[in-house]
Amino acid sequence: MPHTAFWHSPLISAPRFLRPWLSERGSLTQCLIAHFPQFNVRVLQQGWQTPHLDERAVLHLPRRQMRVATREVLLCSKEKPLVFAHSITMRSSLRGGFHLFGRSGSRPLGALLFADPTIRRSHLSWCKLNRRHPLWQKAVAAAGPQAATLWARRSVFFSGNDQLLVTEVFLTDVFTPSILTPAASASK
Ligand SMILES: C=C(O[C@@H]1C=C(C(=O)O)C=C[C@H]1O)C(=O)O
Repeated sequence: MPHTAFWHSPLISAPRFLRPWLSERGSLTQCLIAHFPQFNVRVLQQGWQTPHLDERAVLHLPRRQMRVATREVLLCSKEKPLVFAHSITMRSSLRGGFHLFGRSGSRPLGALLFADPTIRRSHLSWCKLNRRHPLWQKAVAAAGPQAATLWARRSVFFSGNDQLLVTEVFLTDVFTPSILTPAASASK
């Protein structure tokens, strides 16, 4: 039975030290750069995948839409993975508002998204992923063993009628109480 997740967890249920990171509406990339040395993006996959069960409704994917453009990366400090990010969009968006999605390379997607004032962002949703969720499994496969549950957030970026769903999984042993909260930043 494919696993879905409950993306309506209240922020208050997340660990206190993680809440500012989960709720930051500015660029997560910029927050990571401000708090960790030698930030870099390790591209894991840029291609086509079948959307997860709990993604189909968010992008209103038609039942026949079996593949979406997908980008999966690790946001790292030096060699240390910080965040596993998974972004998907429909094929039609690649010819429209997210035509640069497939050409971001090792540049953080946020550099493109937050540079365009016409791109808007939805509210943030949060979820405590457990080991059955495909994103937990991908994060562990890419970044090594993690806690049995990982906190993730997701939101939709809008460019005209095109939508890009961005999900970020925070890797546990990096975000500890000793890490300062993200600097205040302009909201989208
Ligand atoms: C949306 C942003 O871009 C970040 C970079 C990503 C990438 O390079 O694929 C994906 C998600 C984000 O963590 C951001 O910086 O907030």
